[in-house]
Amino acid sequence: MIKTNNILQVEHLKIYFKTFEGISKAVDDISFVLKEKETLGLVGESGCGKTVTNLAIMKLLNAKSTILSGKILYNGWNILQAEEVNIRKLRGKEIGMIFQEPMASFDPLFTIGEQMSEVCKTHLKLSKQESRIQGIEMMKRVGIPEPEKRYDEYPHEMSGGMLQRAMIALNLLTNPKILIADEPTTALDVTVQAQVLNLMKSIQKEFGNSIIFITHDLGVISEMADRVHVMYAGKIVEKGSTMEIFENPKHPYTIGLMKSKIKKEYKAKSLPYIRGTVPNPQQFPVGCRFHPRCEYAMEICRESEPQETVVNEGHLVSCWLFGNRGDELENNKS
Ligand SMILES: Nc1ncnc2c1ncn2[C@@H]1O[C@H](COP(=O)(O)OP(=O)(O)OP(=O)(O)O)[C@@H](O)[C@H]1O
Repeated sequence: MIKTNNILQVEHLKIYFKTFEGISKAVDDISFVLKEKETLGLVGESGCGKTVTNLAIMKLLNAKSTILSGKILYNGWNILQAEEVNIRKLRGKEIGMIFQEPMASFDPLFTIGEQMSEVCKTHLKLSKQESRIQGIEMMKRVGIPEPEKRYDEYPHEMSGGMLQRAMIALNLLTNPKILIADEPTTALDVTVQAQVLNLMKSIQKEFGNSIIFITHDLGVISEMADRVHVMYAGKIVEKGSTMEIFENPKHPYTIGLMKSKIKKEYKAKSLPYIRGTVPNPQQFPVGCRFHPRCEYAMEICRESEPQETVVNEGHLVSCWLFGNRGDELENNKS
């Protein structure tokens, strides 16, 4: 097996928000690594903490209303402790971010070219003319037709798909080691979605960056990710290679997500959704946070939090069933 290095290490990360209703434990002690040149998929229902995890990596959370603890190590350097001046060098240059809404990611008052030029000036110290050459070249590489003309257009003059390509081009100008893609295709129509996903795959091959890919869409995850982490209520409940997670899911929540995906593909009338909803982060249930929705919940699940258990190499699950009632679950999976 080829040994790969970790490019990012998240250790015991907690993200708590101070709200009028009390402390909201959006992310509550998660640890994971991002390896060189891999795509790591973060998947889970809305509100489980995927986006705020990545905002913490970029140090984009409001310091006044957020309580952060743990470590986010990049090149051995803890991002959470870093000075703003160093973080500015990291954002955009070392770590890029592609959001769901490309229109919201660009400033509507400046042309695409002006925004690319700003990145080139800040991070690469290029002149306006050099930036133009680089920008147009990058737009060409991500498949934007007539890049010379597009370079001088405003964001509203481009379609959603083209704008997302432009956002990818803008991010690639500095060749960041890490790209964070937060639901990058959710706002696009299905054909354009597939084109953008293919583009991201080919870019990763060419540029060799690591990608954290956030989505609630398991179909997209199975296409894009090398490894998958399943999040539920501020915790990572299952980790594994994409193949392991899809072929051998263990956590009842992961299995529920899988069942919903399959039924959706077969256009069933009703989705076998997981009963109930994600709990409020101000009042997580005691014990396993999934227990009120879990058909296998036992006494212990209501009392204490399960720890990570190794299923096999690289596959970990946080569920009391393992080493206990796992076989019963196995039989009911199909
Ligand atoms: N600034 C904030 N103040 C208080 N609570 C917040 C804040 N930002 C996010 N949250 C809460 O943190 C939790 C996690 O949110 P997050 O956006 O990370 O979820 P997500 O898994 O990315 O879902 P989605 O797919 O809907 O974006 C949610 O309960 C959300 O309401």
